[in-house]
Amino acid sequence: MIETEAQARDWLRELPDCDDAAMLRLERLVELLREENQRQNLVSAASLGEVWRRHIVDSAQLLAHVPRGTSPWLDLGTGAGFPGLVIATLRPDCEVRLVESRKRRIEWLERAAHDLRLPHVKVHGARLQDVPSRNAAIISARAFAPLDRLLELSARFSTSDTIWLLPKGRSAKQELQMLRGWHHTFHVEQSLTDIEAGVITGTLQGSAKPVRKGKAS
Ligand SMILES: C[S@@+](CC[C@H](N)C(=O)[O-])C[C@H]1O[C@@H](n2cnc3c(N)ncnc32)[C@H](O)[C@@H]1O
Repeated sequence: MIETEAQARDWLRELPDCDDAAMLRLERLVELLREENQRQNLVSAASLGEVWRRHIVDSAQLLAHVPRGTSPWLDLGTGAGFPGLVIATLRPDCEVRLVESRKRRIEWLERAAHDLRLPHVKVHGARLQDVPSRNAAIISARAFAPLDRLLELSARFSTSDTIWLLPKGRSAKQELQMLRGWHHTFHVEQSLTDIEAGVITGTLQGSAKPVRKGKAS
């Protein structure tokens, strides 16, 4: 379990995806986030004190479940940049599509991707409900919507091969147990950043019920 900022940075340096250039990009992302957080409330001030563990590693740990070269990656409700911007920072050749509906957060994501020189990042500045369907190889979402609602909103971007990566914090097991009406291979992986948290991962084979339209949150 990663408990300190020093452990978080050491863990990142051991990642196959984290060469010197990637580490510099991550340092820059953290610097930009600290600056932007003074202008808008992207993450809590308390979590900024543990930004490497709480946000960077919490995002980067998802890469362990995705073979290199898998693309495109769709991140839903990216907000401050997690996990999508961290993924793009560590795998700059991967096409990463970030979906975010709030104007100031869209502008932040566009500015950060430009500053970090990540040409394969595409920011979809819109409600997810209004984003045109296109198959994704990976779908991630952290703190976006309850699992059932999340699937209703985003199953249309998934094929039976799409890898879903859903950091769900301490509710992971319960949300998965409560899930009804979907054919899937989901299971919960232990989070590296919180002993009580989990990441729901697996594939979605389809729905056994009609899919509703509506708001994410
Ligand atoms: C709680 S924040 C989480 C942000 C980020 N994923 C993280 O873990 O730090 C949820 C984000 O989803 C965005 N959001 C909510 N509903 C959305 C929708 N229907 N379409 C696109 N973005 C949405 C919000 O604007 C917000 O930035």
